[in-house]
Amino acid sequence: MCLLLGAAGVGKTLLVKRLQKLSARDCKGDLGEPPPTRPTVGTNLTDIVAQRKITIRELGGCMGPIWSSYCGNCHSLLFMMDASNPTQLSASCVQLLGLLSSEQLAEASVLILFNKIDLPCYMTVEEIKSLIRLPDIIACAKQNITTVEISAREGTGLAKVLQWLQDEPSSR
Ligand SMILES: Nc1nc2c(ncn2[C@@H]2O[C@H](COP(=O)(O)OP(=O)(O)OP(=O)(O)O)[C@@H](O)[C@H]2O)c(=O)[nH]1
Ligand SMILES: [Mg+2]
Repeated sequence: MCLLLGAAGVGKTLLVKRLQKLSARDCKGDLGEPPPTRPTVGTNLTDIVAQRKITIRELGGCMGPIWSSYCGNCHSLLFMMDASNPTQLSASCVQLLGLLSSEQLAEASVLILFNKIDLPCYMTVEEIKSLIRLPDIIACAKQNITTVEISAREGTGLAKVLQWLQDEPSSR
């Protein structure tokens, strides 16, 4: 089981829908128009079947205060940030630090997704890294942390996310 967390509206539900489409046999790489999404109130379980089945549990951003109660049997974590929203970044960083220091996620592999890079105002990963001091966070964390820039809307970087999930045995 892989946990997908991040603040409200960062694009978690769209990502899951896009990954599901991308991994479908008849996709041929054309994702088409982005499907509509609604804010997730509660939790959203999705199976992605590619080379093997991967179950992703998205928790709505509005569930932030109780995310930790779902960390129990999760061994991989997708944490999403909105690269086009600098005002949300510090709050997201605090949430990320909380998760990384949780005992339950000490063994987890972590992929940090910087989403919405299709928007003209997006911050590059280098800008975000220096703003939230990501190299320090990664150096101090117990987990193995990888980062990727994506656009769930346009499909940019999604093949890398799928590959990470495939290569990550604990997301089973
Ligand atoms: N431009 C752009 N918009 C995006 C992208 N990803 C998601 N969105 C839009 O952002 C809005 C929120 O997306 P959701 O996937 O519902 O966000 P969420 O993280 O699931 O939100 P909660 O369920 O409330 O926690 C929707 O209008 C999406 O179409 C992206 O990469 N680029
Ligand atoms: Mg959602």
